[in-house]
Amino acid sequence: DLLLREHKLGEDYFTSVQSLTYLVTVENKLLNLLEEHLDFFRGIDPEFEHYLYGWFEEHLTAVENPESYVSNPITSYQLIKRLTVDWMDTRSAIIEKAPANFTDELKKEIEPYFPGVSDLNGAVHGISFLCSVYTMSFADFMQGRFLDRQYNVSLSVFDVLEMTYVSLTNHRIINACLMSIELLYRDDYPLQVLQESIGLFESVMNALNATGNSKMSNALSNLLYRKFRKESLPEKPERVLQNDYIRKQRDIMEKIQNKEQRNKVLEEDSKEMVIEDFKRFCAFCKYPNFSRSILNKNLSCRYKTDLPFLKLSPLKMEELNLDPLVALYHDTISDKEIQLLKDAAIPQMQRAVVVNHDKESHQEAGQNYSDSRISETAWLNEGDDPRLDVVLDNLNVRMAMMTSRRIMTSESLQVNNYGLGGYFSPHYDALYYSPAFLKPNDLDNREATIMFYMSDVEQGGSTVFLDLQLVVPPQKGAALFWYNLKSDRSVDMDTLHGACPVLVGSKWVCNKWIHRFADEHSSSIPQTALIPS
Ligand SMILES: O=C(O)CCC(=O)C(=O)O
Ligand SMILES: [Fe+2]
Repeated sequence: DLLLREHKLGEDYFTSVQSLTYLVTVENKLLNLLEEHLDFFRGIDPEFEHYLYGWFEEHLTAVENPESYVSNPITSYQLIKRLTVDWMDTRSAIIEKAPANFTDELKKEIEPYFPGVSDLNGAVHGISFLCSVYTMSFADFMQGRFLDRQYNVSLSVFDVLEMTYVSLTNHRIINACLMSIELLYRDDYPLQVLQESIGLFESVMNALNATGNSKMSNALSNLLYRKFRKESLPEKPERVLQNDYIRKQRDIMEKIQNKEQRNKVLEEDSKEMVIEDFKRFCAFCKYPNFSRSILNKNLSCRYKTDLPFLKLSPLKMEELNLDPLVALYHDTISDKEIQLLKDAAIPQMQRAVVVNHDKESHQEAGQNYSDSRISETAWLNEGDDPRLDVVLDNLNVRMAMMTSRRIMTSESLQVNNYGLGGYFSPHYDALYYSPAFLKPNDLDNREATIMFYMSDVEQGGSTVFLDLQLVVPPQKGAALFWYNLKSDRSVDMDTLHGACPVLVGSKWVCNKWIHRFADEHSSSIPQTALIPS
């Protein structure tokens, strides 16, 4: 019997790939229950039986490898859709006639674990977000073509109709329009499907007109007219191909390669700046080869051997930037250790929050859910489990060896798993970076960050340092180190960084935020760390 996790009211599944894998279990339970009563349903509706077989077949693909199934945004969305809108339709068709023991078990054991509307909204928004950050046309996306790779999955006409509806009801009207247009350019379905959805297209056109997009509305209406008259459609509008987005990103890339231009970009007012930052962030996510570390000949890779223990087991250090220092240490955590950390984290994972830096009222600065960070986190403390403690102790020693400094105060280890289109928009790890916050001797700020990559990511998910023009793709087992503060403990404003949206894969990282290093000499670092194996 498969275990269901505790599902708290209002909790979302789409915010981590780890949670999404639970939905495969939920679907499994539902299908098992339906199968138990198959004789009954067979008797009342042969069409339903046919539908059920199709569903079983798709579910078999999902159970083969649940994590990989939900690591792909298309199949992940389809799973959520099956358990929300599709299930609501099915349910209303059968629930009246269903036997009491079926209904009882359904309501008590299965439906409380179902995803909700916020999951469907989150999935659709995640997909639109992926398309815009990576400048993929929706036409390519729905056929399973993500950047240069073709996946053996695709969105059906009904999937896209639902996405259009969801986008419209969430006031993402341009997205709804782009999706509608792409539907019209498909010809793998009977015209009747469109005729039945005419109300949806009318609503999209009304919403476009109401928001001053009458040109797009007219274009959509024209295409619909031609489609219904079975006339051939004109070439797709440029906007739909999204070539203009790609061109804009290239322009920005050229600008920031050129120092004078870059300073001009930096001089713009702060609101523009935020948008500009985000565009630069997207450009680096899409074009990781623009990373400057690739060109910098002053950087080196070397064995770090400056402590006695490291003479036996050197750390493999790769410099990525010199001022401020950003270094990647390879093979710092083993697969076994990673598994232990994940096992300890999974039962405690909760949707990630961000610290709210409200300029007016620092006192009220709180923690909030935010669309700028789609992931789930857990904090791991010592003392809960002796096997975990061994790993945490060893990581602490290894981190001291990376820095050659003993760690005095730090936060617990934070484990993080990203969701569908999950990312973290550009931010500073240092907590107090606005001028009003700069206390000269603030010992409580996050002096340094060490982040362990606990997985590879098939596509997307790189860490980007915007001002250092540095892109770091996740590498399982490696640890990224950098200082957030300068030697006078002021925040190093060059450390602005973010995590690119995960396109395909499940991205796991864990963060250690070091507040203060000990003043003593490095010889006080314990020398008993186990070599990761
Ligand atoms: O996941 C990443 O690549 C970066 C995460 C990060 O910056 C953070 O958690 O503060
Ligand atoms: Fe960060």
